[in-house]
Amino acid sequence: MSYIEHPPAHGGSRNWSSPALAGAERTGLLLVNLGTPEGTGYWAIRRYLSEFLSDRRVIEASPLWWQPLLQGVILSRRPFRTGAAYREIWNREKDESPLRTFTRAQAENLRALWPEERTGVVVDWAMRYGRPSVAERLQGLVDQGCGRVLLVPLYPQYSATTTATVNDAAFRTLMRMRRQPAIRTVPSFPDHPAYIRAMADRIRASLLTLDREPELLIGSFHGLPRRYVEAGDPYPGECERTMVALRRELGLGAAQFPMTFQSRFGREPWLEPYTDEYVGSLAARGIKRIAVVAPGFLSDCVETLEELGSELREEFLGTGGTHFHLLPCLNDSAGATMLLDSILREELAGWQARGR
Ligand SMILES: C=CC1=C(C)c2cc3[nH]c(cc4nc(cc5[nH]c(cc1n2)c(C)c5CCC(=O)O)C(CCC(=O)O)=C4C)c(C)c3C=C
Ligand SMILES: [Fe+2]
Ligand SMILES: [Fe+2]
Repeated sequence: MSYIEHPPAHGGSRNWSSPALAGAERTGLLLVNLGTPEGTGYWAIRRYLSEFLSDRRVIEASPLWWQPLLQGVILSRRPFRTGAAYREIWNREKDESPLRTFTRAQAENLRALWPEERTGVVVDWAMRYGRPSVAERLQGLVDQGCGRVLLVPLYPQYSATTTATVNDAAFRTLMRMRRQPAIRTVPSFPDHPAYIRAMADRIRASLLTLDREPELLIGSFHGLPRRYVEAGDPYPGECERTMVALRRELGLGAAQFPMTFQSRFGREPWLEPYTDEYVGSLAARGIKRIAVVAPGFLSDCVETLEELGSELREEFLGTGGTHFHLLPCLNDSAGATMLLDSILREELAGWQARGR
């Protein structure tokens, strides 16, 4: 293994007490979300999907058969469909995906609350797939003199396919550093009071804007192959904890606020009930007005805006539904900032308890 040397940030290779080293008192905070293609064209989407679907945390299959299938059949077809979905929701003003816009906004809002000059905390953000990469931004924090880095995977519910792979990317970067920062990984927060409060407030406020009250509110989470859960992934239990806490906060029962799983990919069985099948059966049961919320996503993205906001809406209205509302994720709301602020306070308190 080669240990990469990084010159001090302000030059002078023999200056052992360079600003980069003297500033190692700073603490970095790295918010990490899933990923984003650089554009909506075939090759940009193909590069993104190739990186994403080559992650062995995401696709648990032998690369001996998976890579030929991925690079051959899947990546010659899927980018057309995925590209069309991204085109529908693309942030044209900034020429980027909404996930990137919101993740950056979350970092900027938190930075405004934690100015570096007064707090010594440097806030940044990265994407697990695509750019800015975890490696690039983690190195950036070290170069700015962060001797400690707090890593925040932006997933309220733990899954090896999301949380663990963010941690993997950070630790892989550390493997190439001679002088590593101390690192602290933030655990999932499926029923953290600040998360539940922010989500419940967001849901209540969104419901108040609707012309007619929905008969049913559905909590749709990203799905996962059942095989991963059988192998020990705790994800569905964490989704359940979120739903129990949200129902309690909103005063709703499971029949009024059921949980479903979306975004199935491939042929094997995933967590059920599937959002599309469940919603497709509602109008026949006399339920014509629904609202859908996606509590597992801190930011709106292709999976909420296109899959729920377009595809699912069409399906529901096409089967006899009359009113479909997709409620927004926390995005760049004050609730999102308060949630991240709570997490930051708790984690820093734990870290500093040793008495720096
Ligand atoms: C086996 C495939 C997949 C697993 C497992 C998986 C788990 C998983 N994903 C998220 C969150 C997001 N996924 C997003 C997009 C997306 N996910 C998959 C496949 C798996 N996800 C694909 C192929 C895609 C790309 C879109 C498509 O082609 O349909 C996104 C959106 C990213 C964006 O830029 O908008 C998010 C967010 C979670 C939380 C999760 C496991 C719990
Ligand atoms: Fe996904
Ligand atoms: Fe999807």
